Amino acid sequence: MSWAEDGREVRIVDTSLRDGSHAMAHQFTEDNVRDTVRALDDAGVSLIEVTHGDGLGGSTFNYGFSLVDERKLIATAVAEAKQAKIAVLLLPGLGTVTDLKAAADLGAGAVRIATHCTEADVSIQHFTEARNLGLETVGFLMLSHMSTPDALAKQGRIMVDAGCQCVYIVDSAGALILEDAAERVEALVAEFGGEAQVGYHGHQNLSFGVANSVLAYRAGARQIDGSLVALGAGAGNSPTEVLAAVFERLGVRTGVDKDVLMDAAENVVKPYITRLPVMDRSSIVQGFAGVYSSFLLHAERAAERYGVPAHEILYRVGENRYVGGQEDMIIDIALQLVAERG
Ligand SMILES: C[C@H](O)CC(=O)C(=O)O
Ligand SMILES: [Mn+2]
Repeated sequence: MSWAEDGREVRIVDTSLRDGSHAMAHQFTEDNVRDTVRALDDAGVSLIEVTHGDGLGGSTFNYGFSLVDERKLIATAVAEAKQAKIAVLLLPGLGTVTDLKAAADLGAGAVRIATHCTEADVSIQHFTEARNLGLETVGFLMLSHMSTPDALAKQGRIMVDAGCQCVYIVDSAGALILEDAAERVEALVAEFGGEAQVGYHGHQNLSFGVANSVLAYRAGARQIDGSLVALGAGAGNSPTEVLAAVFERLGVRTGVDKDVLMDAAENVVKPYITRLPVMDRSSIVQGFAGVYSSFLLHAERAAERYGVPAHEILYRVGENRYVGGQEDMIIDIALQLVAERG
């Protein structure tokens, strides 16, 4: 039975083991993955994402090396899940079709293909291959705050025509506030009609992850991302356990058990988190200035190495409108700040 046929009005998708990889500096162990998947699966979560934070092939010098090969982590997740499907993330150019085939061979059942919000055309080949492999397909329009609702709808159309079954508005910077999120979702829903679903992925940098998710649902989104204990880049994602509680209070059926999720957050995930996601100065600046959340740790490292404040680096990243893949420019900015200070 597909998730949409089992009475759920909205599907809560958990990305603790993928977006959370950023916050964990990609140091997940097999035990972390096994324990988290077991808890999410028991809670009724039907789609669990497991990959390096930057997707398949992300374990590199530029993005940060994984402690454990992600293929091993994907296999561990697949072996542990009884009812949930395991999803992988793929950024075309970083992850390849070969990586995708390997993930499918390991038992992954879905792929979420992510592009910058104006570059959906680079995902066409990957959606075609994913459908050939029989995978469920999802598209991510990253840094959606950088584009208008109409332009996003056109980019989403490219993904749907390529075989994508659900396109997400991805608030990578945690910069969208209320109607910013709702209007973007509405534009995609109007564009797709019944052809494809719309999803919403929030970050908590300005504390709007959950509120935006509710508005996204009301605007027609049917898949909503969360992470246990908000474990994710920047100030983290919308906490899965809070999403479950809020939707239950609103009388929206999610098919997940909020109490099992709260237990998982408290007793499974929190104990292994090395750096709790928090709305501190740097992550608030990310939301305010529209900076890719996964730049946070890169900026903190550059700040320490070059002796300049991380939030100043991040303000400058926002001014320059850098996007995912431009992590190296963080060092450039740190050096500029050093030079300016004489
Ligand atoms: C690769 C990014 O971390 C994808 C994502 O979760 C986002 O843009 O937000
Ligand atoms: Mn994210």
